[in-house]
Formats: sequence, structure tokens, C-alpha cells
Amino acid sequence: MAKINFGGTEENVVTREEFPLDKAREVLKNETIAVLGYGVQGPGQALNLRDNGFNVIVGQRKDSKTWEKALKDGWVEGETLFELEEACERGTILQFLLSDAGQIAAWPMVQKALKPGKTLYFSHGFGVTFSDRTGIVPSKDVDVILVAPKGSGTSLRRMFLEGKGLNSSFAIYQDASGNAREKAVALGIGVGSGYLFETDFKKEVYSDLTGERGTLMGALAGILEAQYNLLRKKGHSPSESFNETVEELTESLILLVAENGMDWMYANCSTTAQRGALDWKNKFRDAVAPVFEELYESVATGEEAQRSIDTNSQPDYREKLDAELKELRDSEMWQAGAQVRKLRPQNN
Ligand SMILES: NC(=O)c1ccc[n+]([C@@H]2O[C@H](COP(=O)([O-])OP(=O)(O)OC[C@H]3O[C@@H](n4cnc5c(N)ncnc54)[C@H](O)[C@@H]3O)[C@@H](O)[C@H]2O)c1
Ligand SMILES: CC(C)(O)[C@@H](O)C(=O)O
Ligand SMILES: [Mg+2]
Ligand SMILES: [Mg+2]
Repeated sequence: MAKINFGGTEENVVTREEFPLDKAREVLKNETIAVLGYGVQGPGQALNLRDNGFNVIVGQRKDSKTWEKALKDGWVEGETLFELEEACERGTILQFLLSDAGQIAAWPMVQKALKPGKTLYFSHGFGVTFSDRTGIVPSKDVDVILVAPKGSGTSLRRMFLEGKGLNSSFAIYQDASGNAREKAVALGIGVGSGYLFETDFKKEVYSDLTGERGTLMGALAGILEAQYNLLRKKGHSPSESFNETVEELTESLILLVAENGMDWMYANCSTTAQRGALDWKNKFRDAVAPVFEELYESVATGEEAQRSIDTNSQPDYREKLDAELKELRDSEMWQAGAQVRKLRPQNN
């Protein structure tokens, strides 16, 4: 494992050069990897593992839309596609990729199939970190590991097909076999990670819940809405407000940040823009800092986990989420966005 200096702090990371695919295949050559759940991470990880030459099966509820999706993706009923219970029995590595709330209901079935020597794999520290709320407590004779891709399963698959890699974290919760670390890294490489950085289950779930509620999703949507609403209130058109708030960000400036950092994006804007952005950056940072404090606290007390469990365990959780997403989609701002996207020359 390489020690790499990240802005002054040394961390353990694993790169593809150091742990090539051949080595990963060798480590897992006698394993049957059962990917349980075919929502967002399930397809990304299962398809990448399959295309990378691992022995993979998928477990999914048969009466579901995602069973049909699995069939379309080339999984074959009775050969590589099974009901959850059968996949649990057949797999030696169980990749628990049901929704975090769904994992609670499925845990007794998974627990029963987890014979000594098998491996339990998560892509989130949720289940075991909040075990007082989830009831997920693996027995001591199984390896318990984590590989958490830092992005959507959709991106994991797309980037794999483009020859790129999404970074993932990895962690070991229990090492019963003595080989848990090697297995975790091999699976991380197998699912198509760029580089792997080390964490533990608690740090993974705390940072992940903070990130998605914060800058990655919640804060992002909130700050965009606030600026769009202000511009509209001050008499700017939907086109102007949307372009100045979202389209320029996603089509131009954030790509420059991705390529070469914030200062590079700034350097490619006018000196007028640079002066103003440098002046206002700290004001925004300080304004939202207390909200981030509140968010982290809510994660650490388990409040966020409980809310997620309570809402996403309801039988109609999917319909309710869809209704909330529809409301977002139907708002003026995002309807304006749909029009703007249609007008992109590359979409014509
Ligand atoms: N979505 C992502 O891209 C992403 C990224 C990183 C980590 N993760 C983690 O990966 C895991 C899977 O997340 P996801 O977003 O792919 O899940 P998801 O919400 O898409 O659900 C996955 C599958 O679980 C099934 N399911 C839900 N409740 C069930 C139940 N009671 N019994 C049986 N099946 C049930 C659904 O039908 C679906 O096929 C979670 O731990 C999540 O935190 C997800
Ligand atoms: C893709 C995310 C937001 O990184 C993941 O954490 C999730 O929960 O879907
Ligand atoms: Mg998450
Ligand atoms: Mg995440």
C-alpha cells in the first residue's frame, strides 16, 4: 500500500498499478460474488465485476422491475440471476447492496446464509455503525468489509465503460480469515475503482451522510434555488436566471474545477469575477458553517440514520420519494432547466 501525501497529510492508498486486475482475479478466483440488490450500486458493481472477469451472480426479488432490468443486462435466471435467498446460499462473498433500510428487513435471511468463512461486503458503513437501530450484528467468524464508491452507481458503470475509474474508500470491520484486507482491495479494484483510500465504517458513514446532505446534493440544490429565486424576484427572466445559476456551472465552470482545481477555474474567468468571487467566498463559507455543524451533529447522534430508516421502511416509500422528486422537476427553475437542456446544440 502506497503512502501518498495529500496537501501535507500522508494517507494509505491503493492504486491500480500497485494492485492490478490480474492480482485481484487471483485473490478472488475461488469466490462466488453474490450482488444482492439491483438498484443503483448493484448494476454498476455487478456489471463491472462481470466484465472484469470475476465469478458474479445477482440476487433480486423476482416480482420487481429491477429483476427485469437484470434480465435485460444479460443476467440469466437460474445461472447468474436468483431470488435473494438462493443467491445468499450460493455466494461466498455477499455484497449487501439493498437500500440501507431494505437491509434491515433482509438481514435475518443474509445472517442465516453467512456460514463461517464467508464474507459480508457493504458499500456503506450504515448497517453496522448504527447497529443499535438496524439490528445488523455479524457473527465473529465472517469477514466484514466495505468498498464505497464515491459517486453514483450510474457513474461507476459509465466511467468503467469510458476506461475511467471512480475513487472508492475501503474499510475492514472484521478480519476473521486473516485475508479480509486483500479481499476488500481486490473487490475495490474489481468494481472499477480509480484509486482506493482507507477509512473505517464509522468515518465512512459520517462523511457520506454529511456529503450527500451537504455540498454534493442538499446544499447544492439549496444554494442554487436561493440564487435563482433572488434573480427571479429582481425581475430577471427564467432563461437568464437559470443560465447564470446552473447551466454555466454545470457546462463550463465546474468542468474547469474538475480538471485543475478552483484556482484554475478562477484564473480562467475575468479579473472582475475573480475579485468578486474571492471577496464573497468567505462570506458564504461563514454563513453556512453553522448549518454544516448542525448537519454533522444530526449525523453523529444517529438522527439522520433514524429518519432514513423510518421513512424508507414504509411500504409506499418509493411512491412518496417519486412525488417529492416530481415536485422538484415541476418547479419553474427545473422546468426552465429542461428547456435549456433541449436547446443545447449537441442535444439537437
Ligand atoms: N446509489 C448509489 O449510487 C450509492 C453510492 C454509494 C453507496 N451506496 C450504498 O449502496 C447500497 C445500495 O444502495 P442503492 O442506492 O443501490 O440502493 P437502492 O435504494 O437503489 O435499492 C437497492 C435494491 O434494494 C431493493 N430493496 C429495497 N428494500 C428491500 C427489501 N425490504 N427487501 C428486498 N429488497 C429490497 C430494491 O428493490 C433495489 O433493487 C446502500 O448501502 C447505499 O448507501 C449507494
Ligand atoms: C452517490 C452518493 C450520494 O455518493 C451515495 O452516497 C448515495 O447514497 O447514493
Ligand atoms: Mg450515501
Ligand atoms: Mg456517497
